[in-house]
Amino acid sequence: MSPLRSVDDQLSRMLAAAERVGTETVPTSEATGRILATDLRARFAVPPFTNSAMDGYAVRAADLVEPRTLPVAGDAPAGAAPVRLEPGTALRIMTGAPLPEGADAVVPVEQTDQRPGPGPVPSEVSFSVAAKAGANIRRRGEDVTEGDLVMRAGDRVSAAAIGALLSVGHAELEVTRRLRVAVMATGDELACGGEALAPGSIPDSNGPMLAALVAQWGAEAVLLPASRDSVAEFLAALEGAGEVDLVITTGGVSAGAFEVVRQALTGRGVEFVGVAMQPGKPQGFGAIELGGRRVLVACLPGNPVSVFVSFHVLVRPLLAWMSGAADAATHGMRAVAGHDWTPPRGRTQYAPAVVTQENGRLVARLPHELGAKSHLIASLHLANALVVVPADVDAVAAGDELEVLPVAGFAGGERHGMRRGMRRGMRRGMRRG
Ligand SMILES: Nc1nc2c(c(=O)[nH]1)N[C@H]1C(S)=C(S)[C@@H](COP(=O)(O)OP(=O)(O)OC[C@H]3O[C@@H](n4cnc5c(N)ncnc54)[C@H](O)[C@@H]3O)O[C@H]1N2
Ligand code: MOO
Repeated sequence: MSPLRSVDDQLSRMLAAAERVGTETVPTSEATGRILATDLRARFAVPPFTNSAMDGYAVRAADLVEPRTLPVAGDAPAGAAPVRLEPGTALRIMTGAPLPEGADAVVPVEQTDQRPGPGPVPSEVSFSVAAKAGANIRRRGEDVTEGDLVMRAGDRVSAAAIGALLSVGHAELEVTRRLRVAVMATGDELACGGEALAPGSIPDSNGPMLAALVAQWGAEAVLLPASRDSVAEFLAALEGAGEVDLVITTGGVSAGAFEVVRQALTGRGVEFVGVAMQPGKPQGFGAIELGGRRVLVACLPGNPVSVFVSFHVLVRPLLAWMSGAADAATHGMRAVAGHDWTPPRGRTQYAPAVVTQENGRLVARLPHELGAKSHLIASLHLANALVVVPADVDAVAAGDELEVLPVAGFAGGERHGMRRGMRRGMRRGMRRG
């Protein structure tokens, strides 16, 4: 048996075979998930003008060194150029309205004798407090000023980024072209769509799960119908992928007598190797000719947890590289093991784990008491990270510090949705091997 190839080696070969895609311009409002092709600096300051943080009255602090009554000269409306505040007077002002020239403080309406809410402007207002210069004022440019770097090439456009970029004056963005990725599951045992299971058949969870992962990481997913374990059917189904940048298959790559993907693609530009990772050991990768184009193919194993882990460890960095994204899987976050477990020898373990914040540190626990087994798909959704156990570690003990790769948002504090029995198992310390 040939020795296993390291994850780093496999990944660098994959990246070396891939090309970066080109760029295009899209409206910022439609750019969720896209990757910026350029650094972006603020064209507008935020806030663009000094304005009131409260509904209330604009004053000069010097006129209100102690509670008193001031005449109200009118309104300082939102959406108009700043008006002027004459000494010894107040102006009624709304949140976001430009601060009147000469004013240096805003007193909230609750600290006056006026009722909050709609109503005519009063002729005078009695303040129950003194004013402090600068109080309740949002200064022009206190978030960013013109020319400040707001985002970098390679950043992924989040919902918050859309807000930020529009606020600083970028209504259009140059982003990298969205990748198109075809996904195909394989196997005679696969059933679709919740139908009753015939003897020996299982639902196809890999295909739709992979398509969702692809979409979650910003690419367009093309979910092809699952192929049966026939080389001719598989090759014909591949032709249906159309113009894609990458095809991901699952299943049919290991050592069985019927390994459709391995049989169909060996000798056609795809290399099948054992990678020193658990789960996800059998892997195929290469480039094939499809519809007259060179298309990359990543052939993941069939076990569902292996698919999820292979996606995060190998495919996600590949997609990130091709689309110019800076947020590949590797991450310097660390957590302590919440219990003991036994990782495999000689392979880096990427164990799906539930990572929570407890007493100021991150604690990682495996969501199922059987450990990081590659068929435990029904518990996988509980995991928000992969815990990385180096290949030379024989035993993980509670309290050991390990690297974690986030795969979803961390649930702060409370352990949402964890299996009931697991909570008890965790309290017992879960000594298992
Ligand atoms: N003699 C050996 N046997 C196996 C080895 C090995 O080295 N020597 N490696 C094991 C490892 S590790 C893995 S991972 C699997 C990979 O197997 P394949 O990629 O060939 O996948 P299949 O045999 O087709 O399926 C494996 C497993 O996954 C289930 N599966 C497949 N497709 C789907 C799907 N779309 N949705 C849900 N579940 C799916 C399938 O029913 C099998 O249970 O090989 C080990 N064996
Ligand atoms: O590598 Mo397999 O994915 O361990 O089960």
